[in-house]
Amino acid sequence: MTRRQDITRARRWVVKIGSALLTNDGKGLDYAGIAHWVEQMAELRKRDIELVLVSSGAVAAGMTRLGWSERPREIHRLQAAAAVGQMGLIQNYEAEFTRYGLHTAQVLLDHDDLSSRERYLNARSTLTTLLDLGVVPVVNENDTVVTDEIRFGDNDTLGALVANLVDADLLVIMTDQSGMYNADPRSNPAAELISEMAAADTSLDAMAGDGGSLGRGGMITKVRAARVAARSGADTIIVGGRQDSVLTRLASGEALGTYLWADQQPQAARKRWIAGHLQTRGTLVLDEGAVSVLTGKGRSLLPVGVREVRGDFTRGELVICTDAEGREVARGLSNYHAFEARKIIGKASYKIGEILGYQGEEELIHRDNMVLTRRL
Ligand SMILES: Nc1ncnc2c1ncn2[C@@H]1O[C@H](COP(=O)(O)OP(=O)(O)O)[C@@H](O)[C@H]1O
Ligand SMILES: N[C@@H](CCC(=O)OP(=O)(O)O)C(=O)O
Repeated sequence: MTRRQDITRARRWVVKIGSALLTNDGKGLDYAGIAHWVEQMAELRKRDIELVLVSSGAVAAGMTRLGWSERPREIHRLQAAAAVGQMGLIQNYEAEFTRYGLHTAQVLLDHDDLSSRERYLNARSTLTTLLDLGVVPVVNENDTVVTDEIRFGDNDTLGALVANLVDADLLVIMTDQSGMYNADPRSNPAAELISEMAAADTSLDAMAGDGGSLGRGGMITKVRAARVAARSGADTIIVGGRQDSVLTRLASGEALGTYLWADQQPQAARKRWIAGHLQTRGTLVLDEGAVSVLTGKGRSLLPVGVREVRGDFTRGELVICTDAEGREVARGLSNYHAFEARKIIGKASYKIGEILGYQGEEELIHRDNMVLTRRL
């Protein structure tokens, strides 16, 4: 079995549609293209594949709405165009998905959202809840507050960070070329399509070039994105979005585009990522029952099993869990600030709403965000 066949088992995809493709190489939004991609995504939903869409195109759509024929050079005008265009972009996706009875949700993120622990958990719970509800989130960079993406034309990194965030199995980067070639096919007609490689393979860098002119991320951002996606175990496919039924054909196992595989399983990779955070901010002292269900059954940590909270931490920060003798049992990302945790420990989870005035997660640390450091 080749590794590519893993794709047919991928249940959670992040699909990134790049500017070059979406705007027909800078000539306004490609509405027919959007209709066709949405039709395919609706088909994937029917096959029970969960989808997060990361779509560029806000600047292009805004330029059309504002009647600008030339892409402005000033960043603030690009930001303004993105703010105007995001409305049109999202309106279009919503109208198309509605034809198939699917709801969409607009999610605007920036990199800081994903590097701050608290925002990370918030973004993660919003997105995973949307997925549980069967909604297709449509993500773009929040161009009003950050300018990296419109400066460098790179929503690829955002796609990869979203793949990390939702523990996606697969990141599909749709672009204007059929995939990644061993040289830029625009300037090298003899360039050959790469079928598959490990995302970590460093020989990819030279083939991807340096990204070229301002406003075009090019292939190097896609290769880097594949490596970021691989950190949480997601494989990446770089593929030409203009090929007929490209997404559904990929889902059926057809070998299209360039497949860049991750070399670790999603769950293991995520846990390694958590374990790799050196700074711990506090300690939760567990009772015997909690120690035994965590270590023996791999359960989440509920407030009821915690006897004491030490230190000062915020939601999303890494805390150590110990037994009553102070021996470390596990570590993980806390769903609550320390001052909140102090109020809810020893209490049943259904009381959290009454105690804190809002109903947060029922776990103090979810098992997905926890690494066991001692097993029974
Ligand atoms: N090795 C390569 N294989 C394919 N395309 C390449 C390669 N190196 C550079 N490119 C360029 O990357 C472009 C796609 O990147 P970009 O314009 O940033 O797309 P998007 O907007 O979809 O992210 C292609 O049109 C191509 O000219
Ligand atoms: N966020 C911006 C631009 C991002 C962008 O162009 O990225 P990419 O699709 O990787 O070339 C937009 O929606 O127009």
